[in-house]
Amino acid sequence: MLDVTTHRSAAPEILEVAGLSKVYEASNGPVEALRSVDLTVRKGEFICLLGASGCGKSTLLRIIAGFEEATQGEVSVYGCDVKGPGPDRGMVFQDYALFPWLTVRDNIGFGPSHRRVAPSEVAKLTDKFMAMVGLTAFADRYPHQLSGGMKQRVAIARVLANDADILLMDEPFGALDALTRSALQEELIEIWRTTKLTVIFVTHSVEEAVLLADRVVVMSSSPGRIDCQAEIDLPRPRDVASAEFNALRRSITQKLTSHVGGGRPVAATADS
Ligand SMILES: Nc1ncnc2c1ncn2[C@@H]1O[C@H](COP(=O)(O)OP(=O)(O)OP(=O)(O)O)[C@@H](O)[C@H]1O
Repeated sequence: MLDVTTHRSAAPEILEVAGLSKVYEASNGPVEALRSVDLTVRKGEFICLLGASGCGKSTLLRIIAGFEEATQGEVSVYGCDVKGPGPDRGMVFQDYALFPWLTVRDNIGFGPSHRRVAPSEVAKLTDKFMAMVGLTAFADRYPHQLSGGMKQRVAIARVLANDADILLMDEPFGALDALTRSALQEELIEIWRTTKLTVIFVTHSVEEAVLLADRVVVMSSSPGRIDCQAEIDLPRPRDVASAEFNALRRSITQKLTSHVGGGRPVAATADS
């Protein structure tokens, strides 16, 4: 089940990470956040990056997003080297990163307006994605008037309205309560099925990874590397109580705990 190197899907590979290393120059010396990371992602795949705190998940995601430069190696999307942020990649952060002075409608429409899309088209796109995330009734509210789950729905709709092909999500549900998180996980899968987006989703939670992913990429720390990958071929919607789900959860948890600090417990969780 683990250490899978072949993919069942025949979808084209649209994102390639090759020989990626990242060293941060910190005040107390260099920090090797990533070493020799190789990863290929197919169109429409849902990938979860899973690993203990500090293993470089966010660094890898930020380099893919173009927010951070690699020390060595390359990221390419549709064969073009990533040299900075681009409209083909949209990022959703744990802390939402909405514009507090804009309403729900204007936050979602910000990207297309900025790209000088015609106002009537911006309105159409905004309406479509507000409806997709269930926020039509809240169009004129400001971020401070929304719950955490609603803010994260706005953040997702904002990326969708930008017409990104690749949705990069950095622990997007980490700050939410269990019920809201579960609702948003279901909504995200529905959005992913509808839009056929490619998703790279960072999480600490083995359960969340097995629930969402087509493929779980397990990272190890110090330096951050890809330790192994697991194809998750469970049918959707997935039943977290099923024997198959739990077998996968156990084997991935064992993998996580076996290599970090010689078996010491890690800050990645087997449940959400
Ligand atoms: N700007 C920075 N300067 C120096 N070191 C950094 C910087 N950003 C990250 N690091 C270090 O790089 C390593 C990887 O960090 P990163 O945030 O990518 O890990 P992570 O797996 O996403 O962690 P978490 O799950 O806790 O968010 C850590 O040791 C971290 O302290």
